Amino acid sequence: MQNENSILTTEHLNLHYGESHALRDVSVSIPRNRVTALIGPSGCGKSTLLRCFNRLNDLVEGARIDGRILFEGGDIHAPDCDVVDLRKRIGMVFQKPNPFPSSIYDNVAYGPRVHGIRDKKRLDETVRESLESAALWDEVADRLHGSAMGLSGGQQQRLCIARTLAVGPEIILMDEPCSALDPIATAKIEDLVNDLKDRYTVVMVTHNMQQAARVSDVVGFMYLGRLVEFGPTGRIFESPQEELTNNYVTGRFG
Ligand SMILES: Nc1ncnc2c1ncn2[C@@H]1O[C@H](COP(=O)(O)OP(=O)(O)OP(=O)(O)O)[C@@H](O)[C@H]1O
Repeated sequence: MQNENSILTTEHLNLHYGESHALRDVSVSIPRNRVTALIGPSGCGKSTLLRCFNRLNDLVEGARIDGRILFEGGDIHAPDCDVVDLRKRIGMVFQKPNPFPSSIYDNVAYGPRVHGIRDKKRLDETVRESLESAALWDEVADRLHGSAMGLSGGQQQRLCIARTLAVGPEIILMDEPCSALDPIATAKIEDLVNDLKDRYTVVMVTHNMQQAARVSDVVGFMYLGRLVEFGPTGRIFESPQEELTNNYVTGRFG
């Protein structure tokens, strides 16, 4: 059930890739303005679940979904759901930073331009605000028209976050956003995620349990396509209710 504090809800969600059953009866409510971390051993379905939230699995041949996903109460698979608008409202940041091979400015301005914004002043403002929100402005303000490919990996990932923010999303999905970054760049992204939750809802897949413990308010533990346990981060790590969760968070498998 969707309650007023949840922004996104799945009901009995199942996903098959051909014969392979990747998500099994997942029912979850993602809380608004919180950071939710999805954890679990490799192949348990974390990225698949994340990709369901903005219908990225539509692009995977052979992927079949049953069950419902409600975003602000509306069914994202309803015939009248505009997928372009859905992906504007639910943005995604990937594991490897993937800036376009163009300028820093054009990377951030890309989304607003696609959505019809042409006014230079408005674009300039959006680019600045998005880079500020992504904690990158101070590092790039003097080279906005330089190539994005000249940035460090951590800067590129913050640029990708700025690019996502530029179209005004409500939810930001992050699929292991720090796995290609060093500890200093990782710490910057974690600080940023903490700041973002004032204005956005964040759902993050992570392999790193310390990271989940540091940045998230809520944790979902997945195993073999099932959501085994979902609850406040402190409870999941300190007193999980399921033995499987306990085994995983105490490092007994995975
Ligand atoms: N495009 C695809 N086609 C077929 N099977 C897929 C596809 N993507 C994922 N799978 C399978 O679905 C299952 C769940 O994969 P998924 O990537 O969601 O897991 P994960 O928990 O995110 O794993 P990891 O932590 O290793 O990234 C795995 O068995 C995987 O092999």
